[in-house]
Amino acid sequence: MPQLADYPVIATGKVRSVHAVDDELLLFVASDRISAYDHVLSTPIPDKGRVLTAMSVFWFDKLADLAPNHLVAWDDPRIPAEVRGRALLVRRLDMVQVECVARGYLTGSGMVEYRETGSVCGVPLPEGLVEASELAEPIFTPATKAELGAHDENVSFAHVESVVGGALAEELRARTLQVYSAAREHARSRGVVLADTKFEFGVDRAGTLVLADEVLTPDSSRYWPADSYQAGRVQPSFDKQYVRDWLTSAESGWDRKSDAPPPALPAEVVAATRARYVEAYERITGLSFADWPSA
Ligand SMILES: C[C@H](c1ccccc1)n1cc(-c2ncnc(N)c2C#N)cn1
Repeated sequence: MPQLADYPVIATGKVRSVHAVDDELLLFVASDRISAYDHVLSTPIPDKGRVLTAMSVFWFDKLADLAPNHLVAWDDPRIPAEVRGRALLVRRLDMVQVECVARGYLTGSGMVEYRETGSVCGVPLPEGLVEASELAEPIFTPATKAELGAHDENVSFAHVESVVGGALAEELRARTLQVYSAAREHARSRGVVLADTKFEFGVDRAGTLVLADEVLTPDSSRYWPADSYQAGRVQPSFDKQYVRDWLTSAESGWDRKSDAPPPALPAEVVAATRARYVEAYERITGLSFADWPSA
């Protein structure tokens, strides 16, 4: 049985990494680390990596007719036992260097840009929109990947065309909006608002556009509880609100405006957050997390 150390790291992020298995295959690994307020917290959330991996697998399968994806296997002898359930065997692609974001609601960096310019990524929006307003149609708001730790930078469609060419830019936009719309409809039927999401695509040797990375996880998307949705205020995050509320409460003793790293999370916040990840998975998929493989 292989060890994770046998597979050289080819990319690392705040909470995930990609390792080389052979010329054709990579291992995409999700950790139990959680980030909040642009800090990776010192306290892991048990099973977060497994829940997010299980969610990607669900969505890859559900959306396979709309978009080919890079998934090869999630339970395979080439996957080291130590990461079983939170690692995916995927095929190596030529990654497109554009963060493909779809937004059905106005929040985050989109809201900041709208307040300043009345548009997002050069897409003009109606006047009078407020925090968390639902958009009449979802919009493609691409970004260029920032260095580790910095925020991605929103760019225009024309910029994407200049980077990848007109045809591929159009295909990225069309596929991003199509997959987001299908996922959003399914999530809404399960009582969850999929406000926005970020896709990463690659191109295979046949020149086919392939959905890569993680897809439609709470780390790559904003999920809000539908029953508390109300435009005009910042919505509670389905999965991270307990962490955010504790970190900004007097009890944590932390000042998020300081450079101090956030304190460790209390056990009850960890347990409640783990439960929210499992709840998100079970509500979205209708499956039991207990059936998902583990180390
Ligand atoms: C941006 C992302 C990343 C992930 C995790 C941590 C830091 C960066 N990444 C994806 C690949 C990649 N390369 C070739 N083929 C693929 N199928 C994939 C995937 N997924 C390399 N890096």
